[in-house]
Amino acid sequence: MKKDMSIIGVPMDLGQNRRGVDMGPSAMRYAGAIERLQRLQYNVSDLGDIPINRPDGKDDKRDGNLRNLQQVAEGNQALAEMVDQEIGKNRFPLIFGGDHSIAIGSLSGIAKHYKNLGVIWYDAHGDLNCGETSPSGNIHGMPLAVSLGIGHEKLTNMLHYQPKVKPENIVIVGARSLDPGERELIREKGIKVYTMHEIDRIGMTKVMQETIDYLQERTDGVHLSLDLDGLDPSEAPGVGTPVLGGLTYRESHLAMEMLAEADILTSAEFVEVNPILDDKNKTATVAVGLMGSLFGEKLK
Ligand SMILES: NC(=[NH2+])NCCC[C@H](N)C(=O)O
Ligand SMILES: [Mn+2]
Ligand SMILES: [Mn+2]
Repeated sequence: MKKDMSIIGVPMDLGQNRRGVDMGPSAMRYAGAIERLQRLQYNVSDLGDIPINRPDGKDDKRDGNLRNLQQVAEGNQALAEMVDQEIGKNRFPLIFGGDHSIAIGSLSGIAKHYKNLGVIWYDAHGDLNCGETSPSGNIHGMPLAVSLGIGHEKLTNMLHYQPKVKPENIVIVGARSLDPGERELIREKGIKVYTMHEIDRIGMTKVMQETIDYLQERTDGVHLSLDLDGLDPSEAPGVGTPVLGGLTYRESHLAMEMLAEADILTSAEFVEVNPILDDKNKTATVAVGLMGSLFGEKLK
């Protein structure tokens, strides 16, 4: 993995309706993220946080069932530009959320640099909704669809190109809560999904080995988008949309270690850490531990 790394915080909480997830970047820094990566010999530069404008209070699903569309689009635009610039300097972007809507900006900035970007979506959810299919109007349930070019054009056309990602270059891991419209899209586009059912059946080792082999043969870069709600809420309670029956701490570390060993990642983000809903910063601490494994910590 690239040894020059840029950390970008995105204190975004407007893609959903539980306050507190905007403090995710601080919580992960407080849990020692920067020091941990520096100890692993990364040359880390912490670029601080992207400014997020507050909504005008009227909100607001004015724009086709998309809550806070304007501010979510603006924040993501700034993030996209920053990510694009850091990759241009040949640095590995590591992004701290914020709710999962920030993947719209990350992927816009990243995918410009790859013909065939692969994406690992580690999540309880598919985040494949659009205004028409979303049960909530929350944009954090939409970023993966947006990256495929599905959704409001203020989001899909960020940095003036689309789609960002091809459906066959996506692997979803940990899914256990998919809305009807999302299931349909998965079927229609043939997106590869490992639900908890498959993970229980074949085990995390095989799931990650298949994921790595699959992406290695078809992509020229891989982004990891890790939503902490992919883990079980007993181990990662500080998330806004917890779903029972999730991935364990151990399975998650195994997944990170296998990714480190395969050395296929070119960017990553950790999202949905909400310290207000957490238990003594446990979820941010878990996130930072996972970063340790992902970036090469070993016991021997
Ligand atoms: N990034 C997340 N936590 N997404 C949760 C999305 C939940 C639900 N599918 C929705 O569209 O509202
Ligand atoms: Mn989720
Ligand atoms: Mn998500």
